[in-house]
Amino acid sequence: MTEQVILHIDGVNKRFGGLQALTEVGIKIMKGQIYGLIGPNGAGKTTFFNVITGLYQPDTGTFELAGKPYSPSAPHEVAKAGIARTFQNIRLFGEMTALENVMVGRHVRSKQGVFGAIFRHKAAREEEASIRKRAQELLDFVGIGQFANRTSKFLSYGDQRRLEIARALATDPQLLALDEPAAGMNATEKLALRELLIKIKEQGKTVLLIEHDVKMMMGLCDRLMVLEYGKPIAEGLPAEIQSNQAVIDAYLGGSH
Ligand SMILES: Nc1ncnc2c1ncn2[C@@H]1O[C@H](COP(=O)(O)OP(=O)(O)OP(=O)(O)O)[C@@H](O)[C@H]1O
Repeated sequence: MTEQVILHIDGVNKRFGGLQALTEVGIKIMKGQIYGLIGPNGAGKTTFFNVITGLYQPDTGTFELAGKPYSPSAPHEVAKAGIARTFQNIRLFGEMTALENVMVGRHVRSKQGVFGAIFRHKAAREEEASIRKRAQELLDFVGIGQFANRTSKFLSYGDQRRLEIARALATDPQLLALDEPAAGMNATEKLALRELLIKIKEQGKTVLLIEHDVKMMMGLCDRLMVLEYGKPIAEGLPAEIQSNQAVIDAYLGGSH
């Protein structure tokens, strides 16, 4: 079986005024991989993530998802192309229930969109029922099915993070991009998150994540890229990254 390239990005440069935040950054992620992006504070991880997902405009770069060029010109273009993302800070609709939050993600994907579903035509009602069913399945999948009708702001922190992942999965993305999903989690929540990410991978999904917990990343990722001062300094298997002198120096440098 030949491996399929899901995300292929080349030659990204990004400048903020006088600061060269990214220099010739590229990435290649194969289908079914959990791919990690690590590096010291200020290395450019979030900037690269924001470029990939259409939040920041790059100065240069080529972008392909599952073999097709995509435009990173706006977040909705990237979502349409098939990348779903979460953010460092939780961005749920706090007053909506868990189920409704996931249904929003599903509506975005559906042919009729949110507005189509608002019109109470028979087809729309049937679609609504199927969206509801799929949303419940996703909540079950991420392990919070029992909280479907709970207002999302009343969920625990770890469960809100899970809900965000369920909502991102609702769009059936080619790539799930998670920005520090374990931030603020305790050890038990981190362990549960790790299990969930492995379950997502087992379903054939492809995941890109930024995470500060390097130990967790080494045990979880198939491959990793390390950024320092906006440049890739290493790329490879966890064992290769762990023994790479440039990476060790970057983390021990402490000046970042
Ligand atoms: N919108 C912006 N305007 C100006 N400078 C920015 C902007 N966003 C990021 N930067 C700068 O770009 C550099 C890279 O920042 P970035 O947040 O991408 O790093 P990071 O690796 O994600 O860091 P952290 O691990 O601390 O989240 C930093 O010097 C930062 O100050």
